[in-house]
Amino acid sequence: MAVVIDGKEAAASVIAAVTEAAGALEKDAGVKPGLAVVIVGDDPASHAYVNSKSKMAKQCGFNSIQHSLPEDTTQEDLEKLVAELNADPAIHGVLVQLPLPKHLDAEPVILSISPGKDVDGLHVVNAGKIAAGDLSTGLISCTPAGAMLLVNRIHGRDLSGLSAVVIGRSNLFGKPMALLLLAANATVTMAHSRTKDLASVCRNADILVAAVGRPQMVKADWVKPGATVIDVGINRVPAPDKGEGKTRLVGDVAYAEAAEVAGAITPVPGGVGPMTIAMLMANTVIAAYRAAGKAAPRF
Ligand SMILES: Nc1nc2c(c(=O)[nH]1)N[C@@H](CN(C=O)c1ccc(C(=O)N[C@@H](CCC(=O)O)C(=O)O)cc1)CN2
Repeated sequence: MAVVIDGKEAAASVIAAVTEAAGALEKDAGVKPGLAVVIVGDDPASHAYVNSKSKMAKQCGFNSIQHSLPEDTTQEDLEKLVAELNADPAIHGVLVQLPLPKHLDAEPVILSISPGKDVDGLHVVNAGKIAAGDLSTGLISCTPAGAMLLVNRIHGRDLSGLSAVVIGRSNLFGKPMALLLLAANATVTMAHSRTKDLASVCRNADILVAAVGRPQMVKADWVKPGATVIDVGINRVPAPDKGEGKTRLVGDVAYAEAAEVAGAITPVPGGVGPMTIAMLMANTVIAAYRAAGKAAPRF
């Protein structure tokens, strides 16, 4: 049976370190990290994530601000709000919750965030720094940064000699994750929906990372015995056993059967998910240290 990689516990230790770093910055430089979270529309899941972010920011000792905009917000108004937050010296991190309502284009909104305040790490300047192998002067996208910390818990920081397969090629996760694994010296393959014989590609992986958005797609016979499996999927599926209309959360990996083969595996829930919010707090405190002209902590 695989070791279960506990994302809640890992996230709690990041949050403890962030809280300590925030306290030290306020004491030494009189700067309280400030996080502004912007949400547009009424999507209940997005509101739940944003509320968790605002609550966690307060818990870390940050100045936490939430802007909830109506569904019919225009592109211009959203970008105007981002410009105001960019100019506000009390705000060190700006985040726009995704997805946006269909009439809005996320890309120009992300590009309108100052790269130094882009605590989601999605601006092309921050993405480009990772691509160039610079992991120390930009801000790294939260979910891949969190997934890497979980990989490091099993394998350490140097992945020399290990093969890694990332299934999924999104800008939000797959591409930055592959680059982080490469920067740690893993031999990386990016697989996706057009990959031929995906199962056999995955079976070569010492580290298998699934981010496909398809419930339980990765089966036990896709997993190399002893491999580390990182499941980034968050899929809500019907759970008739819990009652009519009830749902449960599952990942992109068929967890119970994959855990019989893997050496280590992240659960869903309680794996990569909690790391996303912890790394957002880490990026905010890093941005605040840099704005104060101080050397930023590493997490
Ligand atoms: N601007 C952004 N938008 C979105 C991001 C993001 O990183 N930046 N990621 C996702 C949603 N998300 C954060 O925003 C997020 C998703 C899931 C979790 C999490 O902790 N999941 C739990 C389960 C929660 C549940 O019960 O529903 C887990 O996996 O254990 C945190 C954050 C899309 N949008």
